[in-house]
Amino acid sequence: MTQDTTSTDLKTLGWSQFFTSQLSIEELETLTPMRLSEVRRRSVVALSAGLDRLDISLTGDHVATDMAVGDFVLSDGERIIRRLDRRTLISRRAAGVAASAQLIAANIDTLFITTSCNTDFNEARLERYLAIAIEAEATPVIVITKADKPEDIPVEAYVDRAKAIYDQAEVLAINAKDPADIARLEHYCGTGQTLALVGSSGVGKSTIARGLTGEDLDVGDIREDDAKGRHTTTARSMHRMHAGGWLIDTPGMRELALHDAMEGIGTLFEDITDLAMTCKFSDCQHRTEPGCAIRAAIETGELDEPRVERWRKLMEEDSRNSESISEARGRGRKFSKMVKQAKKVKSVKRGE
Ligand SMILES: Nc1nc2c(ncn2[C@@H]2O[C@H](COP(=O)(O)OP(=O)(O)OP(=O)(O)O)[C@@H](O)[C@H]2O)c(=O)[nH]1
Ligand SMILES: [Zn+2]
Repeated sequence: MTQDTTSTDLKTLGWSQFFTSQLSIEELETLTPMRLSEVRRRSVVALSAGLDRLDISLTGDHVATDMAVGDFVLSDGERIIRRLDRRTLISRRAAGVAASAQLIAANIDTLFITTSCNTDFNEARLERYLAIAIEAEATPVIVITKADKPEDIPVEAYVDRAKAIYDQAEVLAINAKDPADIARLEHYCGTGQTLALVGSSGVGKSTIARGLTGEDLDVGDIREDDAKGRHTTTARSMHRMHAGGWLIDTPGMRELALHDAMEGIGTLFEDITDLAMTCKFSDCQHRTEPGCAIRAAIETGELDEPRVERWRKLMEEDSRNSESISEARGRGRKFSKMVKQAKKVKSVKRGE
């Protein structure tokens, strides 16, 4: 295979100069770049430039918790030698007390933030997803479905509301069931591009995915029967789109919670963040403090008060969800100390 065809085929996989630049000459000559299309508990499925699928067991240095669908790895044909740095990463907080990030998808170029021309449309929800996309360094595109049957206000009014949230994001109103409208999304779905969809249940993510790939995607865990009995395997997660790119649809991708997105929130609400730095007190809560630049801007009409409230809520949500493991433990200790003290007070009162 000549170098030329290799790079062309790798481009199909989503490879770019960003990844080439991470390789040493020796790695370039001896190892094969592959992209992970499935991550299971103890193994992964990797796609080669020729789109052959290879099942690789995870051993030794590599564990599934460090691998995400969409990752690029270098393989010797049997094992993973190393994972390459990611261009973008979407993760979520794993459930449970021990706060840890669970990797959802890597190297996504575009995130379709999906809502509909009805009561699902909600500024706060869109801002949350925008902050996630900006934080992950993926390009956010707001896709408003059900433009064929808008409720309450005209389609254009929904589009204007979406544009007012973040002027950097493209906004597209579509009928997800109409192939001509699906074609309008294909600008983000061409060869080399990787896409993911987020949005609440029922907004049309499956419909869009079907339009772009021709497949009915199963995002949840699927149960399978085999000789050893029933077990759960994860559905295939990376799907080729008609336009040549890849759609990543992993469990956990569609409804993401916000965490560790301070930079994303900062970019989305840049005007508010900048202004907050000029408040008289550095720990200003922007409520009743004297010299509060945010309150002053609300008074003059420069800032929209509901938007400031949403910013405050997102910041609170982010810091709540971003609490580190040590903080969570510290909180546990603090709480048990409080309980002990309360018990002491009680027993003193009872004269014990
Ligand atoms: N008229 C119209 N119906 C749509 C449109 N998009 C989706 N629908 C319908 O809305 C319903 C829900 O669409 P889905 O694609 O299943 O929504 P989803 O976001 O995948 O939902 P979950 O799988 O629950 O997350 C289906 O009956 C679709 O046919 C649209 O643009 N116009
Ligand atoms: Zn203030």
